[in-house]
Amino acid sequence: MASIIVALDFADRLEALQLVDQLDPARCRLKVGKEMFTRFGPGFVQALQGRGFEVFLDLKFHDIPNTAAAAVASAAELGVWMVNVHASGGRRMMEACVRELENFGEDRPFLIGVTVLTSLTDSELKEIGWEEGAGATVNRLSSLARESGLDGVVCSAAEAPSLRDAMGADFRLVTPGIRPAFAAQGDQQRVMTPAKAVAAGSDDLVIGRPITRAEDPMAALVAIEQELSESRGV
Ligand SMILES: O=C(O)c1cc(=O)[nH]c(=O)n1[C@@H]1O[C@H](COP(=O)(O)O)[C@@H](O)[C@H]1O
Repeated sequence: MASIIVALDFADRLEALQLVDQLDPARCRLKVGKEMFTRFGPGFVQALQGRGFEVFLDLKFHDIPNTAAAAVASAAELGVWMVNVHASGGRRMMEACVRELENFGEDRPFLIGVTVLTSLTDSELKEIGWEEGAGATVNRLSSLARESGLDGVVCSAAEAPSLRDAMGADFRLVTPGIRPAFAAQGDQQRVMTPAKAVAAGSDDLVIGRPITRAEDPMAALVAIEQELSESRGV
């Protein structure tokens, strides 16, 4: 069964922890991104780990190889479950990160590459000089990430079927931009429902506001789990 990663994007630490305390660490993982890490630092990650949650540290590192590798090592020292870098940082940057993580043996976090952000449309990609459009760019960056030794990529679920075919079963596909029927699309562009995302080949569903802003977050999580079980015919 695909795992659910709840994206914590809160300006207030207490509000985030009140939400977290309604969730069950046996049923989801948590993602800490730039906003919360910048405000509250490693201590916040440790507070989540102390509550039994595995943490995806989503800082999307993108820098020269030496700096990116040192940042990834710092994440590994923090004991996170998963960390990510922009695949567009290039082969040498990704290889340097993979080498650095080898020092952590079996305990190393999963290293995932960000391909094309799910908020970007093809016309916006053209503006930044990525003329091929989302699908082809995601395929190209995913191949580069796999060749560089990464464990998988972040992509939209729309791109998952062709990636699953091209990259094989072992390559992890982490998909944000998930919108259950009951939730608003917000600023996301390339969205899909949880069941369709799993059918498309997604391993990990990153879901933020549809759970964190729900009146009853645990009920929203259960509704999503139910949708997933029903779609598997369980
Ligand atoms: O790396 C990510 O997690 C990520 C990549 C991407 O392409 N799109 C994307 O939305 N995300 C993250 O996934 C989460 C989605 O949150 P919601 O839109 O609230 O479900 C946010 O924390 C984003 O930072």
